[in-house]
Amino acid sequence: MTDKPIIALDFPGEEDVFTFLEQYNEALYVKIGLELFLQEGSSIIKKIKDLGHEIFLDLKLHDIPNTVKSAMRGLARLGVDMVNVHAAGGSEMMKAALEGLQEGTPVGKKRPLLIAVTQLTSTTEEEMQKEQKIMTTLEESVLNYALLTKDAGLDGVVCSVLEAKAIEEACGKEFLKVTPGIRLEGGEAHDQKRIATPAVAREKRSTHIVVGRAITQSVNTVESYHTVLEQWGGQ
Ligand SMILES: O=c1ccn([C@@H]2O[C@H](COP(=O)(O)O)[C@@H](O)[C@H]2O)c(=O)[nH]1
Repeated sequence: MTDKPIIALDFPGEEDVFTFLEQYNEALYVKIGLELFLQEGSSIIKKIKDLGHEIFLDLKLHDIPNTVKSAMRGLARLGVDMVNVHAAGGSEMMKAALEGLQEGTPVGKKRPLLIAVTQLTSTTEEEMQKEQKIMTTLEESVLNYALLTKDAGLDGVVCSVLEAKAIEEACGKEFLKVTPGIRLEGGEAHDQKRIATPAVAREKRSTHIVVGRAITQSVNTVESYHTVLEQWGGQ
């Protein structure tokens, strides 16, 4: 388990990001997603790193193996702590992603952790069956992707809290279960379908929680962060 919740910096640009970050007097673990990365490019990574924060770069790559491998080779040089792909890209693609990361990591530096998205936390079982034509339970589909991911040699998966315990049983304690879809008690779900509180995430064996709007759109973001941190049991 990682003690810091990962804050999703889903902001339109760096001005909002630094206004948000300057409220904190502590080192954070933050997530940069497509919105911010496409707007600001890779330069924002160094600026956030220079402030002492850890970074999960959430680009969810999904393409043919050769393309993903080359992209990962480049991402490895950015100095981020964690990156990801979609497990639906398949074993060959995931292995290629890992090779690219290993090749691109500068000598003497730690390779970024590599995890794979199973079923997005905004997906319900009904949608999965109707639209993706996967005729199993959602948990079985997530477990299938988790096992493929583990066999491909990756460090863990993105899943919801609801599947974390089953993944721990199938893939072991060391295998990362990074869980978005986190809400404080009574908080609005927005577009998320498989949600849980930080306390339940801890109980159900998530190793990391990802929290966006419950912190970034709250009235007092620092207070909300500390409420999440306390419920999650971190320091
Ligand atoms: O399955 C997934 C994969 C990634 N995410 C990302 O996590 C955050 C969650 O934001 P909230 O505001 O806390 O809902 C967001 O950046 C997503 O892109 C996810 O939610 N589910």
